[in-house]
Amino acid sequence: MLRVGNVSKSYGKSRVIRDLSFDVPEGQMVGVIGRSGAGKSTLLRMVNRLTDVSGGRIDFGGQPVSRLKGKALRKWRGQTAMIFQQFNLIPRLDVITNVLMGRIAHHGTVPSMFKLFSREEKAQAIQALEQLDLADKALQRAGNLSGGQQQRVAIARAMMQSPRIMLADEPIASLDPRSAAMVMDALKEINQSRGITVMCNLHSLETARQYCDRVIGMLHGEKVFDGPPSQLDHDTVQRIYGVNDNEKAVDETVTSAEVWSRNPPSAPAYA
Ligand SMILES: Nc1ncnc2c1ncn2[C@@H]1O[C@H](COP(=O)(O)OP(=O)(O)OP(=O)(O)O)[C@@H](O)[C@H]1O
Repeated sequence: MLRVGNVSKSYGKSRVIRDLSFDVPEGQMVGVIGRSGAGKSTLLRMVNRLTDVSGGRIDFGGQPVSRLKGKALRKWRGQTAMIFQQFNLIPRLDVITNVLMGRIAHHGTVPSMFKLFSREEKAQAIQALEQLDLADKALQRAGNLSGGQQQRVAIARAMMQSPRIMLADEPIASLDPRSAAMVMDALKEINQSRGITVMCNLHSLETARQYCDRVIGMLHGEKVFDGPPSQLDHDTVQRIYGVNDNEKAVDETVTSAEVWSRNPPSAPAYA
């Protein structure tokens, strides 16, 4: 269970997350939605400790995540797999070596070359690529793959971490619809077959409805919705995206960018 308890976050004098609380049971797939600047990335970054909370606490399985230090913190980071919009592969290396990089946190030292990974790890990497329908690309240079293929390589690398939670920050924002569907299918498959908790920041409400068991809606750093996608009615959606009645209705396929371009958020959200 992931427990976010009364968490706040400030950058300087600007408070970007305020009094945020929710629990995520193990194995749930949660979509986090909200307009640009709502605090979605900050939330994921606090969970994997790329950034620290300013107040409140985050726990996972009884472990005080937001207070971990040193070795325990490194171990936690190894157990949280992060998927980014821009894939973050090493383009000049081949696909299988990129996937094996997911094991680095499990080695005491950096096994800089392919040879230093064990036979079992290599077999596991091939298996992950097979699951993502990429086994035939194993020896290709990662940088030569399409965006959707690169994101699936990033997911295979994440699987190699044997993570306890997957945190995906707008994983499909730069992909065409077909590639986006393949990436979301892969995340859902991992969530269901391995029971790994997935938290996914999504740009498109339509995708959140389609793939997530639960949706958390954020507005100006506060949780304004938390429930199953079926409860996301018109008024709730308008509220999450901060749209006034006299503005045009929300486009569910490109929601955060669409709303942002029409009506950019005032920054900072809170002083
Ligand atoms: N390192 C930082 N320093 C200062 N302010 C920051 C920093 N990171 C984020 N912010 C601010 O915090 C607020 C929340 O940003 P965050 O990236 O979490 O929003 P988001 O909902 O993920 O937006 P997007 O959908 O555009 O990625 C924004 O006002 C942003 O400008």
